[in-house]
Amino acid sequence: MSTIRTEGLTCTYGSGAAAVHALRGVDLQAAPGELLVVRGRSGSGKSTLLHALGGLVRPTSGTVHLDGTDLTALGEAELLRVRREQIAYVFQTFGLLPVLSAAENVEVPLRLLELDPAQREARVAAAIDAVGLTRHAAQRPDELSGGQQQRVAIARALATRPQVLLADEPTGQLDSQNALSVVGLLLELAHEHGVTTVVTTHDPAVADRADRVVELRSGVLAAAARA
Ligand SMILES: Nc1ncnc2c1ncn2[C@@H]1O[C@H](COP(=O)(O)OP(=O)(O)OP(=O)(O)O)[C@@H](O)[C@H]1O
Repeated sequence: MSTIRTEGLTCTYGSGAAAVHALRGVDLQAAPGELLVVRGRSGSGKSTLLHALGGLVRPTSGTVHLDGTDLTALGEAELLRVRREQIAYVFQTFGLLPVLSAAENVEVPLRLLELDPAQREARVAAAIDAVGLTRHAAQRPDELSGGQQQRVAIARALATRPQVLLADEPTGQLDSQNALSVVGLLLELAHEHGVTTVVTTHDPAVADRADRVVELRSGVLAAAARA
């Protein structure tokens, strides 16, 4: 159960006249078991924020704390360990390996953790079950619908038992019914497993399902878009 918190998070790409100020002094906190939605137009800085939260982008200034650890102060090796063990991602494009079955895809990140084969198998089965795909475990991504593929990606993220789940436009490629179903699943999993979940979207219907919504405008965090 972890809290993720940013203070004065600033990310600038490039320098001089070509500088792009993607994030400008963002103060944000997400609590254990909470699904926080970050809304914003294209280019408002949502992906940059998610990448900074996950330690994929080093901010220009400001801090990102995962509980007591400042990710921005860690060396590369230590940051990689935190990312592997505590943070998981879900992407708009699912990111599944086409030649592997759903279950094999879920197993991939577990190979980087120190687990024996029986533990890995149990975790894969539990994660596939949690997203309601047990009957489809042996199918490859191209044999599954878009909504099912995103469920596999969510199972893959969950199987590592992360403290924090970061989902970048996870419903961007889905029709509205599948989008609501996937965000409903993320909400249920956040509440049930106490995972701190941050989701970016520009879809108001997805944002409506969240525990809390904040909005980015040109890299600045605006007041909550709704209560
Ligand atoms: N690697 C990069 N180098 C230079 N500029 C970048 C880079 N990544 C993002 N930007 C710029 O930073 C700003 C914020 O981009 P970001 O991708 O974070 O926004 P976004 O809200 O996620 O957009 P979208 O919804 O289109 O994905 C944009 O102006 C973008 O062009």
